Amino acid sequence: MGSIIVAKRVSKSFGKKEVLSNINLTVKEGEIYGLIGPSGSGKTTLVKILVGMDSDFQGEVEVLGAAMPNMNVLSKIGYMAQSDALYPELTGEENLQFFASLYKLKKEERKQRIAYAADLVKLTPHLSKKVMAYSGGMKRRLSLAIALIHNPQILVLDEPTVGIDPELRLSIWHELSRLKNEGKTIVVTTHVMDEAEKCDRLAMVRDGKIITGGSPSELKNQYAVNHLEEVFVKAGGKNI
Ligand SMILES: Nc1ncnc2c1ncn2[C@@H]1O[C@H](COP(=O)(O)OP(=O)(O)OP(=O)(O)O)[C@@H](O)[C@H]1O
Repeated sequence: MGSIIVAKRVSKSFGKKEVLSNINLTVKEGEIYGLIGPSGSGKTTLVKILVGMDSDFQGEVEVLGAAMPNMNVLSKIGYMAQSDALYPELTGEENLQFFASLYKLKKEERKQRIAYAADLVKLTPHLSKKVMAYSGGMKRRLSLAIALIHNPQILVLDEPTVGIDPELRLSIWHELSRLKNEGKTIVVTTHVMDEAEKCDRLAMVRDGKIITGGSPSELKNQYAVNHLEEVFVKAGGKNI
């Protein structure tokens, strides 16, 4: 499997405060890679750098072999930010249409992708409502649908299931596994341990550093524990 995302010695400060410190990671083609860590540990800051939204950092990031930020690579990434970037005055469908048009999808493909993405997040019955009338969970679901709209090769999802009920959360993870089996590469941030268990490989983040990493079973073996939570504690992360 080739490397899709490579970060080398990535550091970032806001003023005098260093929020990422010498991050090294490699995300391989066709895997689900999880960044797990408590609130404020630096996950969002890191994914913004990985997707090319923030170029003000030290170190190197390459996505699909190109130094980021890179315009050609951007269209191959579906990014779901933590705060929803939606148009509240427009309906769910109009939001999807708008983002699909940015990627210049042809009419038929656009229709298919909108139907697929809306169904995936169970928003089909709500597409004609204005987004301002959506609940927080519905907005998250619409943001996920938008990240998928152009059928990107790489998905980068920042806490995609926050505010989403357990049943839909399971079906979203099921779909992420299916997308992975199709060959997509997925990076996901979470602070939910049972979601971390579903990742192929993990990086545990604390105070802007990767404190340990590996597959869930490798990590549990290495630290001789039964739960990932205990790995986090033993690796020096205290409680998540
Ligand atoms: N624009 C900013 N200016 C100053 N400090 C910032 C800024 N953005 C983030 N930070 C700080 O950087 C650190 C890392 O924040 P970040 O949002 O990356 O963490 P996180 O792990 O994603 O947390 P959460 O799970 O709550 O989203 C925090 O201490 C945060 O306060």
